[in-house]
Amino acid sequence: MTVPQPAGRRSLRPATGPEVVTGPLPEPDLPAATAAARAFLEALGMDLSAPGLDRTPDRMARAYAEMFRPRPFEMTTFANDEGYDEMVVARDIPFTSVCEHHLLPFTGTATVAYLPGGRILGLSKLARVVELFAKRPQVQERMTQQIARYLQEHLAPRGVGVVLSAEHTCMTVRGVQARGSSTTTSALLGRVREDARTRQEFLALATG
Ligand SMILES: Nc1nc2c(ncn2[C@@H]2O[C@H](COP(=O)(O)OP(=O)(O)OP(=O)(O)O)[C@@H](O)[C@H]2O)c(=O)[nH]1
Ligand SMILES: [Zn+2]
Repeated sequence: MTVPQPAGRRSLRPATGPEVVTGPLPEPDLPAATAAARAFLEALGMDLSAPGLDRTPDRMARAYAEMFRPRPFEMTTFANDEGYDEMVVARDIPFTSVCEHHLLPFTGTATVAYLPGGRILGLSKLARVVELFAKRPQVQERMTQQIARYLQEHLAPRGVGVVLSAEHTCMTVRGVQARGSSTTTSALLGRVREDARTRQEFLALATG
């Protein structure tokens, strides 16, 4: 079977090397974030001179900064010289994101698959792309679609499938307190969406 080349004949490996991908947020201003965390905790009635709490505003600022900063990476692709045309599936990639409504973490796993076209992706990059979209204020549905669309755009595969399953602490440790509940979302593109057999194969792999 002939494997089609990426659409638009756009080179996926420019002469300057693979693209270095970073997150969307600027460098954090940690002193300002620390002062704001101090004011926030004091407004909630906390005595920050108590043992163990004196450095908490600083830790809190750094902890949130870390949750909003994916590690930079290179989106390395290789020519699909052997014409590999079956699905590539990375299962159970762990991630932690932060819900944009409460800024509380949601944690879970991602299963990411693609049907190669003219290029294949360095395997670790599937997990890197998950982290890229996890480390920002999110809703799970958007994160799922962003991962799928990013791969479609940067790899031009024949199809992409993404399934995320996560526990949202904003609905387990507070609010409705539905402990043990989890949420599953999916995004399917190209042949993984349109071809019934491929779709079934992916969903069986992702949820089985
Ligand atoms: N669709 C979607 N909703 C989310 C996600 N993360 C959190 N939420 C929901 O966002 C909603 C925000 O609802 P609000 O009524 O504005 O906030 P709230 O008063 O704190 O709501 P409760 O959590 O019900 O106490 C809640 O229902 C959350 O469960 C997500 O990834 N996707
Ligand atoms: Zn929330």
